[in-house]
Amino acid sequence: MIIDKNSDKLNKILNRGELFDEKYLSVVMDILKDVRINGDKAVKSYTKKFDNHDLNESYVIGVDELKSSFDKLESGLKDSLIKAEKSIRFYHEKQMEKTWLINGNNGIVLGQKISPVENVGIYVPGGKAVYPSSVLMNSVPANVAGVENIVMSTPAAYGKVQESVLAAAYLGGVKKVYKIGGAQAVAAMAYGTETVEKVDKIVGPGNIFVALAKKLVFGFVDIDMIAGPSEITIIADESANPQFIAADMLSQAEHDEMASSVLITYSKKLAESVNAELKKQLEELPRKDIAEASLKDFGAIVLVENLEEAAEVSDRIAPEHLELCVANPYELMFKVRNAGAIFLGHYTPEAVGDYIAGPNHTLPTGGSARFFSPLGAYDFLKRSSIVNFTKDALRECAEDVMGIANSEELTAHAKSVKIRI
Ligand SMILES: NC(=O)c1ccc[n+]([C@@H]2O[C@H](COP(=O)([O-])OP(=O)(O)OC[C@H]3O[C@@H](n4cnc5c(N)ncnc54)[C@H](O)[C@@H]3O)[C@@H](O)[C@H]2O)c1
Ligand SMILES: N[C@H](CO)Cc1c[nH]c[nH+]1
Ligand SMILES: [Zn+2]
Repeated sequence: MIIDKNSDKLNKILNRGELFDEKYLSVVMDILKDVRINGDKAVKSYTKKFDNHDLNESYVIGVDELKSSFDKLESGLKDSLIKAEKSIRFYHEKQMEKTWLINGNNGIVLGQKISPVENVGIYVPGGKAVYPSSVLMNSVPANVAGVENIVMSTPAAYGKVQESVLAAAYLGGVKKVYKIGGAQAVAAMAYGTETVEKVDKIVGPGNIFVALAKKLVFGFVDIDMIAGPSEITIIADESANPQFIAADMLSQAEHDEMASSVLITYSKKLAESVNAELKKQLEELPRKDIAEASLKDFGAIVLVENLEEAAEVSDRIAPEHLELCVANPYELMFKVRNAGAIFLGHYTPEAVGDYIAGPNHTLPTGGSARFFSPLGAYDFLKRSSIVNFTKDALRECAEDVMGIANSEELTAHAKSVKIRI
């Protein structure tokens, strides 16, 4: 596990996105094409193959059933989901954009009108774990933005979706849940089938099949980002607690064999303690097999010279989650650029961000935090430019418009101005 910044293992972690693309892209392309051509028939056959159930008329769950799941949910979990919903809503309300107009005294009004996307499909993963938290993280911001129609797709292993997932969907204002998962669910929401309605935008995290499917349907529909297998990078100095760090690395490793967990430190002593602690904590983990496979392929403890170098290596990884377990995290925060979410200090485990802190846990992976941002209310908003000229204002700029139009040999453009002044 302990490597230096030039090792092949780090290169493998850095190129993880491309590695996955090469391996799975053609499988996903085939699924998308099949669903596009054959609709429900293809969706049914992939559901049978991957999730082991026959889709029948009950594969669309309506609001009444969502409400009854919410009503039935045991009170402890229900209260926690209600609390989580509140803090996610509070945080995302701060992200709302407003329509603005500038009334110039030259007879020109300019502005930007904000409207919510009308139909949104949220993908909620459900292959290796159950994610009521992801339901809230995706539906609440859409709800805050004023999306009219929020539908959801989630896999139902052996035909059953967990009550907590359906209850969270009710809390987040979801109108309809389709019991389908993977690339076939993304394809169904992007192209539409006899049963699944075509949406305008697909958001939400998922495994490599889901992430690649979203990438490929972009253009037919909008997507939020590539939010694939989970990742954590931790920068730590000698003030850090090795037990905390190992626990946080395992918290992401347990998601998926393709998840990645990296510690970067200049302290050899800390590196060795974390390595020993990882082995120990791994033994106690119910999801040991998944976490062990993930650490083997995409886990590392990288030794560097100092915190500046740690920030450089972290920026190359551009992790989904970055923890700064150092004595002065605020100083280090300004030295890093690329990370989906940054967690500061020794008492901010990434897991608080997964569930309750408020910011979104749907975050860019595979190095795409170089250019993508967390899912936010802004992802569900569109902007339209607003322009209003008076006759005098038009006269004022007529020569410029006509000159440029004529230079482009677009004389009808020029005429549309000339006939008005
Ligand atoms: N980046 C984020 O914001 C974020 C948030 C939450 C979870 N995650 C990640 O989401 C993922 C969840 O994965 P999951 O597997 O639990 O659920 P999932 O719902 O994403 O995937 C399950 C689906 O994958 C498809 N599938 C499985 N094997 C296949 C194969 N061989 N060929 C084609 N399709 C296949 C099936 O259709 C199945 O329904 C994890 O990687 C986790 O780390 C990421
Ligand atoms: N860590 C995941 C994002 O990579 C989100 C999540 C949901 N539940 C637990 N974790
Ligand atoms: Zn997690």
